Amino acid sequence: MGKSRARSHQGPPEPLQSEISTSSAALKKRKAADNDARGAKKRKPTTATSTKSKSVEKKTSTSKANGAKPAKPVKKPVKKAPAPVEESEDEWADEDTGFGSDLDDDQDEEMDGLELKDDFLAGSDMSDDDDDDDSVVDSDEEASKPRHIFSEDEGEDSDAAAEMLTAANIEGLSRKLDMEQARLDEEAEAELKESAMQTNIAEEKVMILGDAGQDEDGDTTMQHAPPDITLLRTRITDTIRVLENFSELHEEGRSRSEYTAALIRDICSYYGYSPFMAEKLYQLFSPSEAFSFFEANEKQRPLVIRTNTLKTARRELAQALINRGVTLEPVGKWSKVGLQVFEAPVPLGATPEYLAGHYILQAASSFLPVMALAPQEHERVLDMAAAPGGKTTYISALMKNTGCVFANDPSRDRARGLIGNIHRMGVKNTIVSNYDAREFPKVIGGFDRVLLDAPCSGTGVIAKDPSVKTNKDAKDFIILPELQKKLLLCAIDSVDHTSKTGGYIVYSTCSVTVEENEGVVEYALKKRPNVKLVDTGLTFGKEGFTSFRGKTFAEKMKLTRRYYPHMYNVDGFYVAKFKKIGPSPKAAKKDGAKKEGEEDQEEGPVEPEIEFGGFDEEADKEIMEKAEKKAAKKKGANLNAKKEEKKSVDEEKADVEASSEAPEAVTEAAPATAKKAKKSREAGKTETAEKPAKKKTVIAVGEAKASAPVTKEKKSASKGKKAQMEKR
Ligand SMILES: C[S@@+](CC[C@H](N)C(=O)[O-])C[C@H]1O[C@@H](n2cnc3c(N)ncnc32)[C@H](O)[C@@H]1O
Repeated sequence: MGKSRARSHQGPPEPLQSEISTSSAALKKRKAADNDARGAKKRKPTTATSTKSKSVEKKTSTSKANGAKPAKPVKKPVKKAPAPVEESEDEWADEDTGFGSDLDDDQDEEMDGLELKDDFLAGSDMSDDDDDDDSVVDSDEEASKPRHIFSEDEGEDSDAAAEMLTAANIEGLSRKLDMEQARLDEEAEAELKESAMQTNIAEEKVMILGDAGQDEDGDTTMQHAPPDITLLRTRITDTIRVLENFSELHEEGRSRSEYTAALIRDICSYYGYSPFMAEKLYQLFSPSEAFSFFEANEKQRPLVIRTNTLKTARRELAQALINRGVTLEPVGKWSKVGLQVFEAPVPLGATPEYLAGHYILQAASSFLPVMALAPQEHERVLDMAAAPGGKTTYISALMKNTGCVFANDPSRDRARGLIGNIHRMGVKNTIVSNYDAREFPKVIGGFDRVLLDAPCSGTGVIAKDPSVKTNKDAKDFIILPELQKKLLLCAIDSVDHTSKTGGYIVYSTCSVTVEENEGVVEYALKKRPNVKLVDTGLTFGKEGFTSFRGKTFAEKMKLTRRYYPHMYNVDGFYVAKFKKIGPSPKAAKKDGAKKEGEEDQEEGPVEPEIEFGGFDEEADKEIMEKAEKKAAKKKGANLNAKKEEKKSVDEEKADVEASSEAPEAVTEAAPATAKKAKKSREAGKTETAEKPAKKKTVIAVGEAKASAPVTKEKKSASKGKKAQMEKR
């Protein structure tokens, strides 16, 4: 486990200080406040080079961006996230962000963190009902009010065994932290001395742009290349200081855009972004917040596991892992199933508990869309882009393996991982399919809830996949939103607006760009007036933009939620929740006539009047009855076979007994009965043996009982797909 990850508590990293100072004293203070930077090695300026794209959903990576050292955020009045409602227990008092404090801040806080562990293990109640969340109500009326999905009742009497385990856990962590602290202190001292020697810039007006010349395009250029990385960093913070107090601090004759251009160039050099990506991400924030964001992307997010409540309870899992030397604690009061891992002497992807499906490695932010979806028992849920299944398996766990989850992903390779997770975690209510989700609802529709965790650029997970810094360009932010818009319309059209318990759609991405988030949601609101945005039920997270760089979005966009690594120490994420309030429009006009100002977007399939394969209770009932009869018949055949076999064995026994009286009879009688037994066994086998699987467009997993009538349209729509599947 990477150092920064291991030591990083699930909480907001320290943001940028408003008085950015370059004096050695201030630098010293800054360094003392940031443990993450202390052990870091000096980094070299980087240039934007293209690297091979990695999957944004891959498991945790320990690689650091271009060998970058985790840089030091400068202090600013700490912005706290809104406190989750209904948090009253003392042991969680330092978690007013909902994610806990930063373990790295100082030793005291480390000890606070340890006390949390103690309280958690001694007093938590992690019964099978952990996932019951009565406070989440998906009614229209309540949708407009914030709901308290983070309240959790974990208070119960301590038990001695848990305390002992906790003590062992604390001791191990303390020792390790002490040793690391000493080493970091030593390194910090050395780095401070070096920086003090190099830092010699005035406290007040700083000459950042200096005698900047012009390049051949007429852009202002730095006169000198940064002499070294410390000064480059200093210049970044100084430029931010000027931009945040421009009237007082800017140099005569220099414009804001000159400073901004210089800053973006420095960001590219220091963090290794392409100019396009640096600018795109910079635009989302104020200069100081952008700095915090870029800094946070240099640091791994905390390692989190999600308890599989289908198989165990969180406390049991925690104890089992502590017994293996793992140091951990609950991820925060907002989740009943997450555990943050600080140290693990064993590979977490290979413990007996992992192999038995008691947990899954899952980023904390990835819990959020499922919590917003709030699937209910016995519902029919579609997970449109499901692989590798972190969210699917969470959905099934919340539904307690009831109802039916359609887990779809067009990537066959990724679907393997999905199926693996489904089996490992004991999920039995899921059917895996392999469609391009733009084929829904023609494949099947009429769902109570749909989750669209859309394919995206991954700008929220740069810490995991630094290739995003350089491998995206302008066309990606046209192509991806186009796909996302189509998928979202299909998600909406796949929901049954008359669902008694649901009628909800959750759209999420692990990207922070507006094009992939508010832009997509706004488009869907325009194209589908039969949906409205509702509260996500997530009581933390920044509100979605209602305007951005001259574009205005629906006021209700405030109900959507943005998550940033620098704010909550989670992957960047976006979550929007819709309620479907009426049927989707009938087939869109096919004449291609476009209204003035209408975007040149192809619409996703609309909800044709029951042309798609919606759920049909009656047809389902019939099919289920047939299946049950078949199963009963199979059982009967087995029973008959067993009866036959037993009869043969009894006869054999009788023969043997008889043979003790007449030994010469054995040789004849035994083969005869054995033959009989074999024959009856074979008969049983033949009857119970599985018939060759029929050609299917779905890969059935588990024991989910769901079916859909195959309509003419469905047949033709999926013909090509079927052929593909058959080949496979
Ligand atoms: C962000 S990942 C999903 C992660 C998944 N929800 C989880 O929690 O494990 C996006 C997924 O979208 C899938 N995808 C890409 N294009 C798609 C399409 N046209 N229809 C459906 N899924 C698509 C990708 O294969 C990828 O697995």
